[in-house]
Amino acid sequence: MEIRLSYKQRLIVESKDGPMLVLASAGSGKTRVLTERVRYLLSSQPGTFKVLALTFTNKAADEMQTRLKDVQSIKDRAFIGTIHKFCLELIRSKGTAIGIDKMPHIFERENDRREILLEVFENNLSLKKYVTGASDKDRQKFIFDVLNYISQQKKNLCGLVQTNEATDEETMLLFNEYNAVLSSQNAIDFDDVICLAYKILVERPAVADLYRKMFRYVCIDEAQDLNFAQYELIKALCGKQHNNILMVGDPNQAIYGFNGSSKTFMTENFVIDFNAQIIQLAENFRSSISVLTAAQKLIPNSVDISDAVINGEFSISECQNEQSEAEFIANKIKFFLDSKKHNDIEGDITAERIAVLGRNKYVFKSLEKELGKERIPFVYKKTNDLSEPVSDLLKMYDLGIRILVNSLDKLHFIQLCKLLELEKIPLLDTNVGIDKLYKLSDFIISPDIKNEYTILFESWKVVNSSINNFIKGLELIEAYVNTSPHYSNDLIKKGFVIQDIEELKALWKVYSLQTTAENKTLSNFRNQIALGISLNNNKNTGVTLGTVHSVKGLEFDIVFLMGMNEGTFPDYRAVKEGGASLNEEKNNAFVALTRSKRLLYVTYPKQKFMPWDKETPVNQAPSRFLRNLS
Ligand SMILES: Nc1ncnc2c1ncn2[C@@H]1O[C@H](COP(=O)(O)OP(=O)(O)OP(=O)(O)O)[C@@H](O)[C@H]1O
Repeated sequence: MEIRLSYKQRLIVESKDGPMLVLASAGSGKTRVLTERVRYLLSSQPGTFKVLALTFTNKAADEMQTRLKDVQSIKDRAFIGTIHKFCLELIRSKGTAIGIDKMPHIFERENDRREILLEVFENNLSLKKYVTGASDKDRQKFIFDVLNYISQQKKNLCGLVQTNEATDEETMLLFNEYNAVLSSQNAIDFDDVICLAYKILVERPAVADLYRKMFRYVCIDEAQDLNFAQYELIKALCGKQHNNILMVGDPNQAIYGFNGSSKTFMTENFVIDFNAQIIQLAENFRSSISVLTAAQKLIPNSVDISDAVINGEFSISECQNEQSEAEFIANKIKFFLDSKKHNDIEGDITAERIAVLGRNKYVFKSLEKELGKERIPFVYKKTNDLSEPVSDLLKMYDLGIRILVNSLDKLHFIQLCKLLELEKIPLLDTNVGIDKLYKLSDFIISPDIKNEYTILFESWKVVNSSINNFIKGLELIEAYVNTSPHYSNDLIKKGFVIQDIEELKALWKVYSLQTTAENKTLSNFRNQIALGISLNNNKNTGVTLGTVHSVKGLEFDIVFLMGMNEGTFPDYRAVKEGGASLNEEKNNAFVALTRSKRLLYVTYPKQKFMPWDKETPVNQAPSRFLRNLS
């Protein structure tokens, strides 16, 4: 359907050069405005300049790319992607400027970071005392806290910008050693991606200058979720000369405080540092009067109801316990799917037009069973697009790929040896990935594992000979699994392997479409997987079940928000902390409510059974936010 931009939207889309902040409420067309701005810039102005459009998620970037695919040479003239993806690209093409001769590999998994840190404690006498003697639980908690600390330091660009914070010697040692272990394996973690790109831009003004000239316009979506490092990166990119920056965001949808994000980078720093003009976008194009009234009650002055015309529905229902809450929702969904019609909804109601949201994934437990009983299809919306194989065979394959592209990767080499059930980690006299993988085969004892390894090695070999053989390599494994009696006797196991292969093929397809032939490398592909590639395969598969964070930016005709109890929503940690954390919970609830286009149903159980006692129900207080809503 062709949508005409409103007067105000058009004003932004067609605005002249200069810095601009669009403060826009939920459903006011932020994403649409940003997309149309890119289209307008590229089609109305001559020249070879490019547009940099930064989004917060891969999904948002995909959506934007899809909407702009009719724009001529869009791929050459616009970079549309997440900030991390942009930074990775910058490191890849200009890393040599700061001495990065070999593209580092991202260790994206929490578990990998934990192992790196354990190695630091193990090999460092002055630090070892912190993990020896502690109970397993305390050690886990300690490691978790240290990893969070390291991540936080990187988000504050520790070592790259001056701070007043005094750090004691041992903490500094820990931080440096953790980075040293990563570096010895030619690896970086997720936070380093921003840090390294920032380093290039501030230490090599010529590179920054080149990028400023290349990207004449910078557009940033969901700017309320920027953190310090990301904002500083944008500042470093733009310098003093470049001020064609458009930031679009909604302060009431700031929900990534745990990630160091703060709306003030958008509402205050950007406005002061760049002297940005502020434009408000309030008209709501998404939701019914009932939905907007609820959102307005939760956060006054957050949305504009004046132009809404469709009534819609909003209700709060108290249920006896989680089971009756699940039954209530499943029955209502069944009713909608059977009747297919509602006066306020155009066309037939299908499962894909319905979502059930919760603060965390545990609230859906009873509902899953009820939906199953009613044969209502549903799909979980994932928070991120990180892909991780489920089957051991593809886990081994992925580890081999990591070694192939980065022979210094000791961490994943050890993990591969463990999966191969080797008693000792062999010392191999080669530093070439494919040779390492070849020689490893000699150490495998189990004949079954050796068999599988032979196939995996064949696959690595074909991929190693040419990146264009990637699918061919996977087909070798597929053929083996389809003919091996071992797998035909264990169909569940076979199913996992086939699913993993399908997923890898799909990832490859998306990567191939998004990447030019000269940039296509196995190493780059692996790094893109680490940053998350959106597969868009959750479409048309049923009712969406999702946490609030996973549905940001999405919309559904009918939304259920379940589990609205104190301690669940708002989350118990935020209740304890109060202040900004509690305020962010309110933003979370606001995001949840405003996902609904027409009908909105909020539910909560009066009682719950705790996981450790299924006999005695415990009374639950309704969420404090419901007091605003009723
Ligand atoms: N000018 C317009 N006329 C009609 N519909 C519009 C217009 N602009 C946007 N819309 C529609 O309004 C809905 C919300 O738009 P969009 O998703 O861009 O808003 P948003 O501000 O990014 O929302 P949120 O921040 O809540 O995710 C979409 O269905 C979009 O197609």
